[in-house]
Amino acid sequence: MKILTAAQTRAADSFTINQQGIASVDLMERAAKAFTCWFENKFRPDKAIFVFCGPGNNGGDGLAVARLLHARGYVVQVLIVGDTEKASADFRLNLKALPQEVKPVVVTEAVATPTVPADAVIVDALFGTGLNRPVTGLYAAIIANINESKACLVAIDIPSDLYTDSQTPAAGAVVKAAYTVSFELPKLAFLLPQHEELIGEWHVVPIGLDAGFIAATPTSYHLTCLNSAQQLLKPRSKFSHKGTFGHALLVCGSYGKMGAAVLAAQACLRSGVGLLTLRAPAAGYTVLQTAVPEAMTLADTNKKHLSSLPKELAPYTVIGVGPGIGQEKTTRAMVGQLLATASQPLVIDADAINLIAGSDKLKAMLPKGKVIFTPHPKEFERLAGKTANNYERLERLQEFCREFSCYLVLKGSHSAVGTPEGTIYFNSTGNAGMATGGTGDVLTGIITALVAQQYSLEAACRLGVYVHGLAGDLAKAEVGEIAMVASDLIRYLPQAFQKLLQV
Ligand SMILES: NC(=O)C1=CN([C@@H]2O[C@H](COP(=O)(O)OP(=O)(O)OC[C@H]3O[C@@H](n4cnc5c(N)ncnc54)[C@H](O)[C@@H]3O)[C@@H](O)[C@H]2O)[C@@H](O)CC1
Ligand SMILES: [K+]
Repeated sequence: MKILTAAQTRAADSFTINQQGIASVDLMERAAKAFTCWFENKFRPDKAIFVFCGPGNNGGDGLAVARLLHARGYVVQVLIVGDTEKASADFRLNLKALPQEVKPVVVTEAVATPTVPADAVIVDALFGTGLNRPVTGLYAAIIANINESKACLVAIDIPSDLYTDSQTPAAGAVVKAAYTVSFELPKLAFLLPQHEELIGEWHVVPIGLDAGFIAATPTSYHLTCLNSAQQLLKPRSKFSHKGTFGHALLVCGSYGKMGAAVLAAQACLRSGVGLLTLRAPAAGYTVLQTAVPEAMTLADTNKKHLSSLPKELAPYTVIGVGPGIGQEKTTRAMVGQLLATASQPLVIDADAINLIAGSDKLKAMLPKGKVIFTPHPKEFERLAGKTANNYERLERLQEFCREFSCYLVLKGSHSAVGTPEGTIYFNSTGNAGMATGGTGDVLTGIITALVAQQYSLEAACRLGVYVHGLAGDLAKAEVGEIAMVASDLIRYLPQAFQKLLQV
């Protein structure tokens, strides 16, 4: 699914209006109907509804929603903030269309806003994508009032005063929505951790924007949804054998962190790899042979930390390195040896990222077009530098992937996959239960297995994060978010892959 800017969405709206021969107010009606349909499924008609409308088309949506909810038996109070003389044409049409029973109140000063009961619902239709400067004065005061209310807050399209595509100036006040219901496509702002408190739970409802126009509109940002993950997954051929699915080498573990190696190895095996060899310090030999009998283990001569690679690297289709390896000097030397000698794709995680981040010499040795990094935000910061906000971080991600011709999975809610071309694919699965030790090791195992099976590096990253999050979502249904541990994800990998195979 594409993510478009506010300007591109406006262009899609106009194109659709022309192409389908409808008036812009008809498209607004579609949007209002789609919102109302979502709303009816969420809130019963015994809830009092307060709709706050601004002067633009977002306010017009609010008026149309108020009319539709009134017709469905909700008690609706409309509050218009600002000067209706300056309102948009579609706003005015919808103001006229309000039934007499819904008497809108024009709010000219913040003190005049009614007290909204705690069990009511506020619909925020103050501003949408047309916001072009930080709000001040009356609007800022109204937003402060709305945010203080205990009522449930539902934003139409986007919480008022949040910028759609760029950093919202600190000076502005932003509505803190519990739910945001947007039209046709998600917005970039929804996918950024810094906006969690403002956006709440977001939903996208279709309004029939022209699919051809959207397909032809260029964008760097995409969201990987079930449909695209299903298309990425390759079913197995009847005549395949274990050689078809590659031989992965996982270089992992250190004394006290052998669990990371076990998790990565089990996840790799549960993600369809043909053969798996583990390279771990000697202290891990018995642990790994016992915990992961399906894998072969080649012990390092060093007891506690990795110090060297297996003699032959040629048999391996892909090498994953990092889970639990620590940052000993001998291990840094081993990572250098890997970068200098490996010709196959590399999946680089955890302390292998930290070791490379701390050494310009190692960075300079990174092979082009063959590396996948899987950092969490702190590791990314060490690797690519600090940034002031999530928008800057996305730019840095694009720059880094271009500079090193690499793929990078920036882990988090809506993990972002960066490609050497500067495209970013956000993920749509996963939950807060996955914020626990070891889930990153599981991801490394999954992505390594997919690369072993000849998925392109881009497909391995996108499918890997999707299936990892899906396993987390399936585990959540059984164990919840609080009690979830990384091995729960491995238990649910089979069901996650099965779900992707269902048409
Ligand atoms: N264009 C279309 O056909 C459709 C638009 N839709 C709705 O229309 C919205 C966009 O409408 P608009 O482009 O009219 O924009 P908005 O409704 O977001 O607001 C624009 C108005 O607010 C004023 N404004 C902007 N920033 C301000 C500030 N900081 N303080 C005070 N006033 C400010 C502008 O001068 C303009 O009058 C979308 O978010 C969506 O809700 C939907 O109805 C779907 C169809
Ligand atoms: K809004």
